[in-house]
Amino acid sequence: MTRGNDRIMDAVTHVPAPQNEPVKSYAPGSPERAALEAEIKELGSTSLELTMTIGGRRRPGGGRGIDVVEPHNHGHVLGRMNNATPADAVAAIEAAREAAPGWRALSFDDRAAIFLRAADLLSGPWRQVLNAATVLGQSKSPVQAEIDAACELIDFWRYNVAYARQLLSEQPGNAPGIWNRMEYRPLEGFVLAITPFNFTSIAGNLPTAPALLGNTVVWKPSPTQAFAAHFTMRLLEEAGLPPGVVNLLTGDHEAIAEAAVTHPDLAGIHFTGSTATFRRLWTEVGTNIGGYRSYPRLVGETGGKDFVVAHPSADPASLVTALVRGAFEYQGQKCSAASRAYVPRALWREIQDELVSVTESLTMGNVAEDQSLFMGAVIDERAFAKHRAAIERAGTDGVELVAGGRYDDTEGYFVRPTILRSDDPADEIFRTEYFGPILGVHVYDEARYDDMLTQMESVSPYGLTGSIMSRDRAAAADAAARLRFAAGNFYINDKPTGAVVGQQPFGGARASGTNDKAGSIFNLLRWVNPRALKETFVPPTDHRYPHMR
Ligand SMILES: NC(=O)c1ccc[n+]([C@@H]2O[C@H](COP(=O)([O-])OP(=O)(O)OC[C@H]3O[C@@H](n4cnc5c(N)ncnc54)[C@H](O)[C@@H]3O)[C@@H](O)[C@H]2O)c1
Ligand SMILES: N[C@@H](CCC=O)C(=O)O
Repeated sequence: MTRGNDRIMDAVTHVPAPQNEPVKSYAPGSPERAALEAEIKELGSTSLELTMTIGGRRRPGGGRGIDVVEPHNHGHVLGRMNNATPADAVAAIEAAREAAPGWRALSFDDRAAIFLRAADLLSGPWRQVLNAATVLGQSKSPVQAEIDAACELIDFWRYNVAYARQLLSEQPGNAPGIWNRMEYRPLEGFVLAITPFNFTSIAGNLPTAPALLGNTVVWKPSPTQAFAAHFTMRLLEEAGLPPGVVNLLTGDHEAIAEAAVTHPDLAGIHFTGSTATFRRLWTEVGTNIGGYRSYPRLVGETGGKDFVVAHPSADPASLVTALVRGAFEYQGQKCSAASRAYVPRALWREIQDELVSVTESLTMGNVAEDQSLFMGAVIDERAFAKHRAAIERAGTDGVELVAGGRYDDTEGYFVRPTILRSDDPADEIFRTEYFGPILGVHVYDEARYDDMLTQMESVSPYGLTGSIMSRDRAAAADAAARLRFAAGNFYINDKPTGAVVGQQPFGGARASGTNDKAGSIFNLLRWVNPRALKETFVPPTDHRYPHMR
């Protein structure tokens, strides 16, 4: 790797201006659909050894074996991995430590070029590899895979470079005879990236955003996203990421909790996942706070109970589409998914039949075999059991089943898109994150619109996404103001999912996270350790001030 004193370029460069990667359609007969089908066939027909990557070397974890299966066809094993042990975690931290001096000595442009190349590789020859891995391993339909594994990850890599350049350009002012500079050092120590199952792009962004700014990283993907994570690591290697900059640990979390979270060199945790896991990590860090070299940065984007509020003026057709797409795309397993809706009585009478009919018509099945399906299976047995329990409440506690309600785990973890209704706006269906295809509906009296808005604002502990559907401008403005702290991403006349990097920086507060807005300058700020330099051109030579003379 290049050392700092070997740099060859002294220039203030411009980075390429990012643009959002266009989403391909996957319509029947399209070349992308044929390419994806071929890649799914290829990746689905081999059972891979999903190794760790530590210091650029691939080897199996030292712990128990775990099968990685297709959620829609759980009898089919895509790959096998072993849990990382505490000794594996220590080896990954050591590899990150060894790689750090060379990586941070590389110029920003050289580091940025690696991620820009990764973005171009993903936009071209690697596109269907990551898409196919995401279809197979996470049960996404082709378009859901495309907006995640291809477009959002490409956008993260390209926009992060532009935002990082903007951050590095942020410089202080100068008094006469003085030159002040701000240097953006990486953190001292390693960053631990712990990533969720549901987005290949989030899994790829969490280790690479800190790396772009000169940090070295230990990355622990979710076991149920291990298949696509494996290919993301290979893609980064092909893009030229030097060994040890990102070190991939396989398996679940025991080794991480035992060896990495309490390590003195832990400089930060870049987490996305459930609120409970992030709180546990925060507690472990707090308990160990005297044991670190620095105060670890804790960045966590977590759960949600995302809402759609329909004002009496809402357009019925747009409302039905926002609810169906918002609640059921990717089986409701987006942190942004609509999982509670508030609909006025007259409008409910108008849309109920259509909403039920569209919901019942949604196609579901083996998304790797049939590219036309709307949805696949939920991620695993644990998720399936949780959704089944929520659905089985229907008919009790005043919860009415409006649509769906069927489930079957014979071949895959299939849960039909389900709508539950309750007249009690404090019911569990309006407070608990199920993270699946279950939408809770509360039908309110138009005369009680204000009360409804006040109650729903804080009935759940979360604050991630939400939307107001209204053709009345004043009502939309009023809801935006009154729900100001209820969502970090707020939508007017749209579903609450589908934030695009560079357009709707994503994240929420309250129990939904630290709201550092993934894929924005705010997130990148957390991975730098600024140093202010002051240079005095002609230093004083007399210690006395004028009043002393
Ligand atoms: N706010 C956001 O931007 C966002 C985005 C995606 C997902 N999410 C949230 O993620 C959740 C779903 O993802 P998930 O099921 O993968 O979450 P999860 O919390 O179960 O797992 C996330 C990661 O943490 C690891 N983990 C679990 N327990 C751990 C422990 N004790 N110590 C260390 N690591 C541990 C897992 O192995 C995985 O890698 C939902 O709550 C969803 O809302 C939030
Ligand atoms: N960009 C995605 C992020 C979802 C997270 O799970 C969305 O806004 O739906």
